Amino acid sequence: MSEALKQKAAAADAADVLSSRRELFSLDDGIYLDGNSLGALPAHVPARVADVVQRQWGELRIRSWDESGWWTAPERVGDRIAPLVGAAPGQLVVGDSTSVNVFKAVAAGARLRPGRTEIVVDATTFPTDGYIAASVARMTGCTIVPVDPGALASVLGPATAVVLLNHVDFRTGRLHDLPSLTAAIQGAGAVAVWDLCHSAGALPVDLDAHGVDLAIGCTYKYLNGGPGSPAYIYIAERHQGAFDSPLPGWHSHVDPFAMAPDHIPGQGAVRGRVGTPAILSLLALEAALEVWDGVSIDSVRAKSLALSDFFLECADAQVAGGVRGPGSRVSLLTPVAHGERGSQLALRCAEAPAVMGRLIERGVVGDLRRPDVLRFGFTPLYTSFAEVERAAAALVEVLAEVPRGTLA
Ligand SMILES: Cc1ncc(COP(=O)(O)O)c(C=O)c1O
Ligand SMILES: Nc1c(O)cccc1C(=O)C[C@H](N)C(=O)O
Repeated sequence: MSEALKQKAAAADAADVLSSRRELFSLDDGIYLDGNSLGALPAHVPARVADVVQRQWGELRIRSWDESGWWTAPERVGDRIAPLVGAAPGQLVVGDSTSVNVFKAVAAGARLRPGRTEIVVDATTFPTDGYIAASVARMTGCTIVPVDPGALASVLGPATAVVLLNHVDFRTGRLHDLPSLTAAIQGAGAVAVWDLCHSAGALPVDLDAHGVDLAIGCTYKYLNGGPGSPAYIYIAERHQGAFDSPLPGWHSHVDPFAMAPDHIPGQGAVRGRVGTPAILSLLALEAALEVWDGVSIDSVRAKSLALSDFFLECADAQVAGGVRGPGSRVSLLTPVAHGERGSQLALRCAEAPAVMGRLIERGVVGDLRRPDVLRFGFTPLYTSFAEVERAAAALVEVLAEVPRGTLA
């Protein structure tokens, strides 16, 4: 790789306002470009989890529901995530998996539009969203309408109850236009549900400003909550009174310890709760979120775009034919335009399994989406420009090493 690119990386790292955040993470000499699947471990989290286990659970035991704030943790952690997705307090609650929250949002969204019979889902959705939406459709007698988000207007109509869209496509890294799509959905009288898994913590979402109805997202990618950390649901304040959860567990009851036979929902985001939360994971997430203190999401977005632009520049300079030119072994699936790109790059390559295997052997960890997509995620809190330069150089070397037609 050219000396000029190394110097450019060094200058960009020196000017990076987020560079000191990296020290907050437990990392090694490898280059980790998979934080869009599982974020890295913030270094202070193990000691905090040990305290939760040893003191809160081990010593305080049942008293911790009050004294350690376990009971209110779902709303408290939701309020901690809220500024990262542009939401005022009181609209996010954390608990359960992303899949379960997709179910809550789509089913409750359909209940907000009785008499309507169609649930629209983006055709390239992450599979779990599609599976769950299809199940809601079977339960409610609705029909699933798959759509390319670019053609959404063509399927919206008086029958549309709910539209479930991914803000950033998990495979290609394409960013969908949340403001205009939300407006179109609402113009048809339907409920807009956004999956923020690949955008929260990577770019501004501005849920309140764009009037989103419902949203869900995981916390183990850019939010670094750890494997299986609980997901969140956003219920816009104006919908909370009518939000009729399909999973009205006792933690969403107005008075859970009344142990009453009938479910009377509490007021506010608490309606998104179900049953006992996974406290250890929830509190690990709460600790992990401290790495965001004082960070502006605009600076994260600016660095994310700069990192991915720089990767393309380095790869283009070295890969025969570039990653955008005709005849190249790799082709870019991610749109180049900033307004259409999330925080990952996806490269199509016939030998992707072999290429990613060799990259991982060299300590450059991205991931493979079968059969032929190489994904590289850029996590501005802990990825440096120097790493991006080295990762692109490793890709160039590996492509030179792996003959065409190599499958693994
Ligand atoms: C867009 C999207 N939705 C949902 C999920 C996963 O859902 P769950 O956390 O329930 O496994 C993922 C990633 O695994 C995802 O990328
Ligand atoms: N959620 C995951 C899991 O349980 C195991 C392995 C990977 C994941 C992921 O998050 C994958 C990720 N959502 C993707 O975009 O492919």
